[in-house]
Amino acid sequence: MIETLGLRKQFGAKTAVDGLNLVIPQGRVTGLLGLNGAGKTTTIKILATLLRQTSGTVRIGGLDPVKQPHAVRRRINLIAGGERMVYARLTGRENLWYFGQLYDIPGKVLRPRIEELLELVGLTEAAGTRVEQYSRGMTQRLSIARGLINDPDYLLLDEPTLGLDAPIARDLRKVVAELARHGKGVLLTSHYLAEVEQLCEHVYVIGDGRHLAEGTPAQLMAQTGCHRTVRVTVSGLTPEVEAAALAFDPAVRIISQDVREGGVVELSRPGDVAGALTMAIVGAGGTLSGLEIAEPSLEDAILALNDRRAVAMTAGAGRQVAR
Ligand SMILES: Nc1ncnc2c1ncn2[C@@H]1O[C@H](COP(=O)(O)OP(=O)(O)OP(=O)(O)O)[C@@H](O)[C@H]1O
Repeated sequence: MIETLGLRKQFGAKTAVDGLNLVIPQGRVTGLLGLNGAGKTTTIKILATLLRQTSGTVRIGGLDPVKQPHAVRRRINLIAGGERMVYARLTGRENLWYFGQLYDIPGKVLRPRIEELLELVGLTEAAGTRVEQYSRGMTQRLSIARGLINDPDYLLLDEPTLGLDAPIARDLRKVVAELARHGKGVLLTSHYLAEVEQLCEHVYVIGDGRHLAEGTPAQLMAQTGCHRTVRVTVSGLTPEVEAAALAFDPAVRIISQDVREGGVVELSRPGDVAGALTMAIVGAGGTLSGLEIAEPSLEDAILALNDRRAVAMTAGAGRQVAR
């Protein structure tokens, strides 16, 4: 696993990262979220050995990036969505060969690995085409393959789907989920919070370089009072069905009840209650004619966490003045 303890990074008077304790295990996608300037990229750069921390410790599979940077670089890789990290004049396959050479991977290991990676990111057919002729999505997929060329245990993804069209981003997310299933440890930062919610089992939220909260996306939304609203339309909402819905959760609201059009049963709760609520309704003899789920926004949760921090700081400052 990757582990940081009391990680701090100072740029002159500016503290970009301020005492972060992170754990990024293999086999899952861990999210790192925060508003602009929160310290995400700085943290990732430290883990990637591109920056040295001011204080605190980092261990990557037990290795110290400051003392053993070469060994660490063999076990990690970084993909930053905003940067072009492949060569336009080379073909996809040539790019992967070039980056493989940088890692001193022997040809007989590298050749089949390149073909596997091209297959994984769906570029086998375009492997012999120069990257300048690739679409943005293809280039990004090639960047993912490049990030895997050294078969890293950990992949650091900084905004990997930045600027990509929705279907391409969706394909990339599938690749990322697949990588975690195959045992890679992935650290992901993204402004697309639906992506984080979909991929990350554990999320750290930071603000001004400091830890604000952590947990599953659902736990974070619950902590900040964000709810998911489930609206089930039931044709012929009988008193039995209504009673079953209310017995399922007293917070259930019966919005409308019309014998012909049916009734709407609504429940706002943190977490996913849609399946259990519909089962309770069907179990009582109700027939579903519609299901709508209004997702809470992880963005709201992050903003709320930042607001709380701002309020706490103001209160702290107030106390200091009062003393
Ligand atoms: N090389 C540097 N010199 C001075 N300050 C820096 C440097 N790099 C980052 N910072 C500052 O450190 C803070 C954290 O920056 P960082 O890029 O890590 O944030 P971020 O969370 O990745 O933001 P974004 O979402 O905008 O990419 C910011 O205030 C930034 O201005």
